[in-house]
Amino acid sequence: SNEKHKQIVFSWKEMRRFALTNLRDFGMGKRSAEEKIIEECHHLIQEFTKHDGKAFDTTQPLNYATSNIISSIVYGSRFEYTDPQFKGMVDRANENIRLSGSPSVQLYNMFPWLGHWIKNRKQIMKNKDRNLTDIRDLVKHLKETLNPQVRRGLVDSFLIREQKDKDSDVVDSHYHENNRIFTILHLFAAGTDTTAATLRWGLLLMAKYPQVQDQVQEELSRVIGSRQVQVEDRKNLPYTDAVIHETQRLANIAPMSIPHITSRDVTFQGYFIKKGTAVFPLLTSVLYDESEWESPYTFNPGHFLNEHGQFMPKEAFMPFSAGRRVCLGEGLARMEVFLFFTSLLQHFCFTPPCGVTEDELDLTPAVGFTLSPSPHQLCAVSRF
Ligand code: HEM
Repeated sequence: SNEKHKQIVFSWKEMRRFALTNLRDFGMGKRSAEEKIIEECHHLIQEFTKHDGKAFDTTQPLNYATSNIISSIVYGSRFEYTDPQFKGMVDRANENIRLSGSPSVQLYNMFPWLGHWIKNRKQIMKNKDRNLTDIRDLVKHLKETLNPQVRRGLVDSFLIREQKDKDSDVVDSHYHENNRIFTILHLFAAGTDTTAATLRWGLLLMAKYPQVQDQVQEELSRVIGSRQVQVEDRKNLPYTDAVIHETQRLANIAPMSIPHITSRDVTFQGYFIKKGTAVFPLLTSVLYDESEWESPYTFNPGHFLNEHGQFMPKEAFMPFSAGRRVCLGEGLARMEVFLFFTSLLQHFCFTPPCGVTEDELDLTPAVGFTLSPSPHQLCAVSRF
């Protein structure tokens, strides 16, 4: 009904505003997010070092590292990579993103009455329910130890606001258990796989194009040396910045962004779109636009460099989409991708496994709601 639709839109607006404020307070406020990511870089480097230059799948450590950033903003602390509850939550969220892109679930999205027979859908619901149980468990612990004077993260803010609205008898407050749990679930899901998949593409591309990797490492050695990279350094690393942008452009991890429904009749560029129509913004059409990019289908960091080797931003670079629903974590994600990527390349040289040539490294994406690299292994050879 119209009334129900209005309520959902209203709730989304309030939750988006709340999430943005808290991302700023507990992470986006540049310094503290930077500190959290730098601390996580050390854990990730330790994890990669354990493989002693032998081939391994980078998926789990990268997922755990990126998940720890959003976790420390939401819950107020990070998890060990060996923590079974944390591993379970991240692995299930990751599996759900993969299953959501499977043909059977796409079919279900078009014909929802098929739901009962779709095995992948059942698995998605099972994973979601397990993750909700884990979230409730973590929130219960935070509730028991809550001190309104010392907010540890977004959950504490939510609980305090919830209590305040209850005490003041606010009617139809948006701050209730359901919105609390789903805000956490969505931030966790949106903030983990996307950033980790981008980093996996980055490392795979470095192994496939060693001459590009050499140039990034040459720039890092010349400008930074062995000290920790900081966000401030980005402007002095034009080649590295171009490589990161080109990775995001080519990786195109959210090719159809997220579908939206028109809230009223609109006429867009001469086309009439009826209220209630599902609209898929095709980010691929911009990221691979032949009139915008010299060689849209190849990995070419030159797309973001001018003739003097300076970084050149491009309007058609929109992996985070645009407009009122633009990715809420864009600032955080950009910081994470930059700091994780540069720290890893300072410490390791990425190569294909023994017996696999660079040409044989496959850039075909795996099917999923987001586009990740197909399963593969890489060697992280220490540079020291
Ligand atoms: C490289 C990493 C990332 C990419 C490429 C990415 C991309 C996107 C895209 C394309 C959308 C859809 C925008 C639309 O509906 O038009 C989106 C939405 C969203 N993203 Fe990200 N994202 C990334 C990382 C993150 C992180 C780290 C967070 C954590 C805070 C996050 C949180 C969200 C949320 C909450 C939404 C939904 C916003 C809304 O519907 O109002 N994302 N993202």
